[in-house]
Amino acid sequence: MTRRPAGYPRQNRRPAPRGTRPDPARRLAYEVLRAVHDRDAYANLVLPALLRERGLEGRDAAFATELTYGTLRGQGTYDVVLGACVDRPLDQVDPPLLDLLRLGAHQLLAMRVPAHAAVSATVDLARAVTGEGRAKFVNAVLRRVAARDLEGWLGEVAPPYATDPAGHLAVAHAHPRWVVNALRDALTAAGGGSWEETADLLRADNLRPQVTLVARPGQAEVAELVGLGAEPGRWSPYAAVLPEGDPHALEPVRAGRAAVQDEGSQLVALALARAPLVGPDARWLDLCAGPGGKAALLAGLAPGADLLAVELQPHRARLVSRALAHAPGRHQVVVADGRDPAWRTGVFDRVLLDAPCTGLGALRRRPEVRWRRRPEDVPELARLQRELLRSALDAVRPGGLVAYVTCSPHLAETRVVVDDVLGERAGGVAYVDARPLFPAGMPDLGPGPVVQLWPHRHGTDAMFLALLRRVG
Ligand SMILES: C[S@@+](CC[C@H](N)C(=O)[O-])C[C@H]1O[C@@H](n2cnc3c(N)ncnc32)[C@H](O)[C@@H]1O
Repeated sequence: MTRRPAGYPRQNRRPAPRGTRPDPARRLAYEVLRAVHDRDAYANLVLPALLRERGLEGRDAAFATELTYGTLRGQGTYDVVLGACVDRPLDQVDPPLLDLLRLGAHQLLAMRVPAHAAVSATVDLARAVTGEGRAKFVNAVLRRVAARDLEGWLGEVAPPYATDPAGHLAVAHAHPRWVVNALRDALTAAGGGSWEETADLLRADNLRPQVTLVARPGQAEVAELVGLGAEPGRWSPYAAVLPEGDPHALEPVRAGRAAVQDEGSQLVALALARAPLVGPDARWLDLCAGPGGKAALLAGLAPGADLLAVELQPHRARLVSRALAHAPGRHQVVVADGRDPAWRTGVFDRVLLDAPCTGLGALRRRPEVRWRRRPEDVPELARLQRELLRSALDAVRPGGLVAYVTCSPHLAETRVVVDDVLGERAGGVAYVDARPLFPAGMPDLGPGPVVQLWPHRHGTDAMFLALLRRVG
């Protein structure tokens, strides 16, 4: 049995005696943070693998998960607080030491861990992973952090909301300032954009997302997932929400008949599949298919059509093949650059371009992305997105449909890309209003013709969809 971490609910809350071995949950969270910061790993991949490897289950696993994700989400806030408690610039603090301080700050400022337990357990961990001298430094800094609660610290270190709302929200809700501004611009284009709504979005980004499953059409039913403890999804007829537990413990998920897939991701694929089309409807293309979530859904929605799934990265193409393994209909996976067609032009009836993007719409599930991305990534991605969109429009037949999708709401990756490429085609491509293709009663879809979904409005990732018809 694993030892329960200090400060964990319903446990012995006495501070760990000096020299005690660090508890396994905190040590695991620390190792995930190191992997994220040292080798650009994704927490949502490393954490479950380490939990399995160490045999951490139940409350210990929940504690390690909250510690890891909470620390990654709150990093921007904690760094500003730590900056006020450390006698040198934070970029001069050794990265492992900084991760220990962030873990301690999260326990002190955002978890119900008593201060003495948060400090002593983090100092134990520091002693084990960095040595006695540095453990003393961690102890001294965390005692300074413990002097105020989060609200007290925000009053001290965040710019005043009245004079610098973006700066205030950036510190209070732990998003880089450039991301706060980009999200606000995108909300404005979607018919909102007050600072209050921006704050709602930032708050929603920091909530633990529900695990949403897709019952892959032709392979599983929502009712089957409901029978296994899930609840029907809010919007997609194929979605089910798992309130607790490991989705991979469910047989339909292990068998690939169901999968983890955000409802927003399901809805954009459904919109493309449902859009009215005149003429043949037999050839579908997914131009950026890896790891295959939308390809598997499309295959199930179009059992009568041939689906060609294209992916640049061989290892991701293998994931697409796995996702499509038991899907109905005819499908083929090819490793290719979507900008360099290995197919005839003008022959596809429906094309999905789910373009590589910053991922700023999926911060609930990948909290570290906000710190990893830089504003200078955006123009480079936007160039690739334009090239792929030109290729998608070349691939579709006259009258056929292209769905341009991103899991980022950043305007430079969404509307600007589409408007620019449409401008080049001088009337050869037209927008289709995508709003009627979303579930009846789904609110706040914006002024159209594109649809931007939002975590705080719809409970989905911030997926963007522009539906286009080739007219010439
Ligand atoms: C947003 S993801 C697609 C997600 C996928 N549609 C799903 O639902 O599972 C974008 C994918 O595009 C791939 N990609 C990037 N550049 C590409 C290119 N030039 N041609 C084809 N695929 C590319 C990436 O490797 C990545 O797997």
